Order: sequence, then structure tokens, then C-alpha cells
Amino acid sequence: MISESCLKVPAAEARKEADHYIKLKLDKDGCEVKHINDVIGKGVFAKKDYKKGEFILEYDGELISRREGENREKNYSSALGSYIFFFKSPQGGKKLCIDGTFSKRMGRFVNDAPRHDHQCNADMEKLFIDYRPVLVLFARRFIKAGEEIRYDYGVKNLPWRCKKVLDMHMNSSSNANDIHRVSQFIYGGNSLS
Ligand SMILES: C[S@@+](CC[C@H](N)C(=O)[O-])C[C@H]1O[C@@H](n2cnc3c(N)ncnc32)[C@H](O)[C@@H]1O
Repeated sequence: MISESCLKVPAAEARKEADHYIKLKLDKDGCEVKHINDVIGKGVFAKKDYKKGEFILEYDGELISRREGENREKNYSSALGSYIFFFKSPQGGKKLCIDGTFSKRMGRFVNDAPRHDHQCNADMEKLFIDYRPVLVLFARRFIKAGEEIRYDYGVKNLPWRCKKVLDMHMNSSSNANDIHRVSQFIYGGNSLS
């Protein structure tokens, strides 16, 4: 018997499917957005099983220069959330951003998990389709229906990765004040004491 973890989609097939949805500007029907808690906010969950390598979602948004991305980051109100993805173009290495702030699609709601963590079940790949760079999520391993989709943001010093924040999350004795302080730390840039 072949185990689920051995099931794999060939890269060319996954790429073809990604191409299809990217050109249609549509999300594939296989995920849903759900509220997790007041600290993390929303997240994206698999509605079906995904084979390793399978196309999941595009990180849709407005393609802008890095400088414009930095300006927007400074000027956007914190209530809008944080959806600007900085990257180097797969062609030519130009520094760019995709601003997903006003996207109606699901990609912007996918949360972060460190690459070495089992929770990290997707990889964000930079592709070049129809003369433009695109950011696409593929399954890093077999994903069971109901699992949250997460990928490694690849950014250093993410506040929620600091041990104190994680400890508070995990500690069932955390009270509303703790959660509020963590939330302020993540969203408001305050420091935890
Ligand atoms: C691209 S958004 C992801 C969707 C977001 N959770 C939401 O509700 O809109 C990135 C933001 O999600 C939150 N986030 C992502 N991964 C997280 C994690 N592992 N733990 C806590 N918050 C996380 C942070 O506030 C981060 O700025």
C-alpha cells in the first residue's frame, strides 16, 4: 500500500495548474479562510487533502517597487493589517513587492511558521508568468484536509516567533490581559516587558 506521504504531484503538472489559476485570476477551490484567535487573526485552512508539490494558492496583489512598498508600509494605518510581501524578481533580481492589502483573494491570509516546524506545510515560490513575477504557494508535504496552511515568511525577528510570545500562546493560564499585550506587541510594535 502506498502511504499518503508518498503521493507527489510532478513539478511540471503543479506549475501547469498554477499557470491556469494565475491567468484566470482565481483561487483554486481547496481552501477556506477562518478566524483563529484575536492575536493571529485569520488563517487559511485546507478543505481537501493536498499532495506534496501540489499548487495551493497565488499570493495575489498589486505589483509595486520596493520603494513604493516601504512608503505604503509607513503610511498605511495599522488597522489595515500587514500584507506587503517584499521579494527579488526571479528575472533580473529587481527588488519588488506585492501589496495584497486590498486583494479579495485568500493568499494574503496565510500565516507564518518556521521552515523546520511541522506546521510549515507550504513553500512560497517566485515564478515568472506572462512577463510578470508571481508568488505561488505549493504543498511542502502531504497536507490533510482541515490543516492550516503555513509557510516560512523568510523574515528575521518576526515578533510572534519570540519565545515569550509563544510561551504565552501555549500557556493555558494566559488571561485576556496577556493576550491583549501580545496583540499590542504584534500589531502595535510595543515591547513586551
Ligand atoms: C499576511 S498576514 C496573515 C493573515 C493574518 N493572520 C490576518 O488575519 O490578516 C500577516 C500577519 O498575520 C499575523 N501572523 C502571521 N503568522 C503568525 C503567527 N505564526 N503567529 C502570530 N501571528 C501571525 C501577523 O500579525 C502578521 O503581521
